[in-house]
Amino acid sequence: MEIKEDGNCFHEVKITDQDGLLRTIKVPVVQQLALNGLKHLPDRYINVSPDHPVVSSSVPDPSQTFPAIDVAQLRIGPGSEGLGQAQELVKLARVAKEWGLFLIVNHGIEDSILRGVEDVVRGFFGLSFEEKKLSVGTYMNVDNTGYGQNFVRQVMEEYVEGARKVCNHLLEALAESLSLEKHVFLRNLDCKSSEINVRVNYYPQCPRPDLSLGITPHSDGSALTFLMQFGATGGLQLLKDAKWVTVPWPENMLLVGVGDLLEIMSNGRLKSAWHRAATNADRERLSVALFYNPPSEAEIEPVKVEGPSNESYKKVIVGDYMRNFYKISPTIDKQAINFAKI
Ligand SMILES: O=C(O)CCC(=O)C(=O)O
Ligand SMILES: [Fe+2]
Repeated sequence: MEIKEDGNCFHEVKITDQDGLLRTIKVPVVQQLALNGLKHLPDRYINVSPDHPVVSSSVPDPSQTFPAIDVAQLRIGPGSEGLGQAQELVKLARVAKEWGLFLIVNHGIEDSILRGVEDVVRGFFGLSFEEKKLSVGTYMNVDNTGYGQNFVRQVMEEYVEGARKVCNHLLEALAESLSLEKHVFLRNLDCKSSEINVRVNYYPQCPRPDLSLGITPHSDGSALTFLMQFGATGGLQLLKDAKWVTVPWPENMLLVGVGDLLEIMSNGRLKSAWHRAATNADRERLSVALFYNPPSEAEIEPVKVEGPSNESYKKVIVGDYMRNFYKISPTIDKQAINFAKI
C-alpha cells in the first residue's frame, strides 16, 4: 500500500522483525525521490560494500565473448541444416555454462509486441503517484514495494505467450546441448499450470551510482528468466569468476537467465546466475523480467544418468523451495540453493 505524507510518497510495507512481530514500515518511493531532483543519496540506499565493489557500467571487457543464440537455428530439424543446429547447441551449452545467461535472436516474438510492452510499461511509470498506487499489489502474501495488479495484463499476455514458446524450445535445446534427453527439463513445465510471473523494474537516475544498487545480488528462483530492458544498457551485472562484470547486453535484445530451479533439475550442470542491477547517473532504465516456473505443487528432481550417481541436489517441491527462497533472501552470497543440496 502507498501513502502520501508531508508531500512525500511512501510505500507502507509489512515486515516481520527479529522478534517475530509484524511491523509496518514506511519506505520512500524511489521514483518520486528521483522526480523531486534528489541531489544526495539517503543512507538507506547505500548498499555497495567492499565485497561487492561497483564496476563501471561502460562497455564490458572485449575479451569476454558473449555470443547470441539463434533460436531459429535451434529449431531446425534433421537434414542438411542439422549442422547449424548442432553448432548452435554447442554454443548454447558453452555460453549457458560460462555465464548462466544468454542473449537470443530470431526468437519469433514480433517487434510490435515488444514495443507494445515497452509502451505500456513506460506509460505506467509516467503516471502520477496517485494513479500508480491504485495498482499496488501483493506477492507471496507479502506487501510488496511494487505495483502488482492488472496494469499491463492485456498487452503482456501476447508477450508472455510468445516468451513461453521460446522458453519451451530453449529448455529442450538446453537439455540436448548437455547430451540429456530432450524433455528432461520441459516435462516439469509443460502443462497449463506452469507459472510465469512478471516483474517490472524501474531504475531512476541515481545521484551516486557508485554507492547504490538498483537490485542487490541475487539468483532468480525460476527455471528460466526471460528479460527485456529499455532506456539504458549496462545495468545488469553478473558475478563471473569471482568478479562483478557488466553483462554485454545491447538494449534491443532479449536475454535469458538460468534460475535456481534449472540448476537443481540439471543437477548443477547449469548454474543459476548470481546477478545484480546497477544504477545510472544520467539515464533511467527499465527491465521486464518473466520468471518461468513449474507449478508450485510440482516436485522437481535432478536429472538421473546411467552409472554411479554423482547427485549433489535432491528432490524439492517447487512451492517449498520458493517459500525458503523468499524467507532467506536477500543474502550476501548464493545461499537459497543450499535448500536443495544433499
Ligand atoms: O534489471 C535487470 O536487468 C535485472 C532484473 C532482475 O534481476 C530481476 O528482476 O530479478
Ligand atoms: Fe534477477
